Amino acid sequence: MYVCMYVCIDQMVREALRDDRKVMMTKSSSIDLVTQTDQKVEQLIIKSVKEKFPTHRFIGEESVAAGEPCDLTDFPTWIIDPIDGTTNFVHAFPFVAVSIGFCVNKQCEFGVVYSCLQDQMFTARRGRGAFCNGEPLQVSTEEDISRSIIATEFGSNRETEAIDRMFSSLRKIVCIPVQGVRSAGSAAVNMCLVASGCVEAYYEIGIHVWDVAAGSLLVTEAGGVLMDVEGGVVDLMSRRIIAANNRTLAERIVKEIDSFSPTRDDAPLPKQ
Ligand SMILES: Nc1ncnc2c1ncn2[C@@H]1O[C@H](CO)[C@@H](O)[C@H]1OP(=O)(O)O
Ligand SMILES: [Mg+2]
Ligand SMILES: [Mg+2]
Repeated sequence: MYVCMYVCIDQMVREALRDDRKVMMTKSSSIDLVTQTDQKVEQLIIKSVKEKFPTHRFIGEESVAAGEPCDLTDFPTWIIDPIDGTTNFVHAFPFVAVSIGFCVNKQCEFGVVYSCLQDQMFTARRGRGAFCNGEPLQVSTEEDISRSIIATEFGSNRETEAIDRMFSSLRKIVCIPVQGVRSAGSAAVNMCLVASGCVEAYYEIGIHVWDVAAGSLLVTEAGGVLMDVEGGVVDLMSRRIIAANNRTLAERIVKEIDSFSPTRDDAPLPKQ
């Protein structure tokens, strides 16, 4: 099933990159894009998994956008971002990933991020390590943020207050100074870069659970840590995350972040 799904998705994304990168609609803002490929890939994944595991539950980015609930319960749940980096996809900017996390009792058991254009399959199983195309991954051993590269994104929220806080945090981090700041345009790819050891840490406020479910396990299984932007335990529904190579860097980033709290992914829908 998995090999077949992988071949179909790979083909679907590559063909669409060549022939059909049209924006179909927008979601939370005018720059939160959806294409037909986002929907087709998500439907394919859900259909394939349902055939084998009919009782399992799903949190899929495009299903939630269509009104499905976003509840993470103790039931086995697949958390899917069919295209992480849709803006990249539309522009053929080469970081486009499919992200699938699988949780039981609210704990991630395995995570897969497929970076389509690099043909890199990142996989992690709880307690069994993280891999890229079968090669084991290890986070960076750097302890000094001034010798680090930090990844972050601006997401799709352009409200003034959020932007001011994001820039204020970024300014402080740049001026530590760090050696570099990077944005792959895909939360999942940023987390794979942390797991691979080429970026020391990634932080963002505004991500969704489907952006980071699989990546979170990749980072921890590669030896890294997850932390809330205020320093507590990360909550995947809170839309805030620091994923770092070690606690020293994560705690250093906490000091520089002007935090805020977007509406949680599992917040009740407003009454009509
Ligand atoms: N205009 C935009 N620019 C960058 N990321 C965006 C974006 N709109 C939505 N996002 C989403 O925000 C995430 C975190 O930065 C990205 O991985 C991306 O996931 P998406 O492509 O699945 O929507
Ligand atoms: Mg995403
Ligand atoms: Mg997506």
